[in-house]
Amino acid sequence: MEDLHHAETPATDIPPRFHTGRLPNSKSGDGKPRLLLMGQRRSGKSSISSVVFHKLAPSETLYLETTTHIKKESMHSFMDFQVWDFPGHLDYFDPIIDTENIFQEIGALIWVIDAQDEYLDAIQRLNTTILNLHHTYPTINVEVFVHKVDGLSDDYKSDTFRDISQRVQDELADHGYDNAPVSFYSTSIYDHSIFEAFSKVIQKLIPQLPALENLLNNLCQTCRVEKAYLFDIMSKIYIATDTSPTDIASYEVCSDYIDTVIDISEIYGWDRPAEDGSAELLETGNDDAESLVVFERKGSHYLYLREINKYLALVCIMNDEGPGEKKALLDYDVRRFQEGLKEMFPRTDRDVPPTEGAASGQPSG
Ligand SMILES: Nc1nc2c(ncn2[C@@H]2O[C@H](COP(=O)(O)OP(=O)(O)OP(=O)(O)O)[C@@H](O)[C@H]2O)c(=O)[nH]1
Repeated sequence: MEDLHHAETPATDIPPRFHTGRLPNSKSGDGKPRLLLMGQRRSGKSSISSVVFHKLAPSETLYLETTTHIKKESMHSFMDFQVWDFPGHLDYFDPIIDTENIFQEIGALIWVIDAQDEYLDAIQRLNTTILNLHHTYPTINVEVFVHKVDGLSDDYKSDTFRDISQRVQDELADHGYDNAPVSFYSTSIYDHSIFEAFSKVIQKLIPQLPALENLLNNLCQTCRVEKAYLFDIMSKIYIATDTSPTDIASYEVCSDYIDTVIDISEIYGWDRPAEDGSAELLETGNDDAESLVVFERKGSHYLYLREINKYLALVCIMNDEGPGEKKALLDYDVRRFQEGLKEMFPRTDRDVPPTEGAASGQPSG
């Protein structure tokens, strides 16, 4: 991840070679989907972006200043995308604002609602935005984060969540927009829910997701893996998992494990050189980082982690005896998985067909 905390515009001139697919509403074709963080003042937009993409400790967000202008950041990871943080007071449909420029490359509109505050105004603004946009940009994913739920009791939390989602859908239906493509997530920066919500938002931008899930399902079946997550290492967003039911507890365990790996790799890690020895950014795939951890009782659950490439790591949860015995089979299947993934996400110059990719700045997937 690039740490461009105060960047006005994405300051990288690295072409978006790693993008996974072209956006349906992309006009300029720079191929970097945008995640727009919108919502009322003090709803928590900058905190979310700082915690998820800059590793800011949640308690430090208390000292964040109000955003006064659109803050654009470029993320360079397994796929390139941008995060635009909007000031809460901005009227997006003011004639002086170039709405086309804002919305044309959009991957997802994330609307943050403070669940601890009075939220009727926020809902009204959200609905006005959706209604204004849906004719011109019908493919926009609207993702509503019912945020700061950490301060609410369990009952109140689910009541608030239900009330907000119901009101949004009802008001849109009253304006003749039935079944609007709006998804809702209960989030807080003080637990893993914000990472889980972001995972789901990002997954919708990956056209190869069904194929990825298939690969993970196969892996789970052949190696009797209970749950497998493919993580973006730096952000701890999981870009895919197998299709068995997901529970937040297993995600938390895997995600904490990624933290440990990051800590260790900060001490012992190294930059992968390109095959021609030039730019460090071209990764060549690496299968050196691996780890197997047994936890709780012996023979109960254990975790298996393998670095898939510079950005991605596979973490599996397994539940049977003899992790050591099965390791050879798992290693073999994970290597196959790694090869499958390389074909799906061509990354090096050698992998990208000559007519696509870096030179044109077009997405390669
Ligand atoms: N309890 C709780 N507080 C949060 C959470 N997320 C953000 N906050 C707090 O909410 C306050 C406002 O957060 P900001 O991130 O500055 O809000 P913003 O939406 O960017 O505000 P503007 O820049 O004015 O548009 C800060 O004091 C944060 O610590 C959360 O999940 N739970």
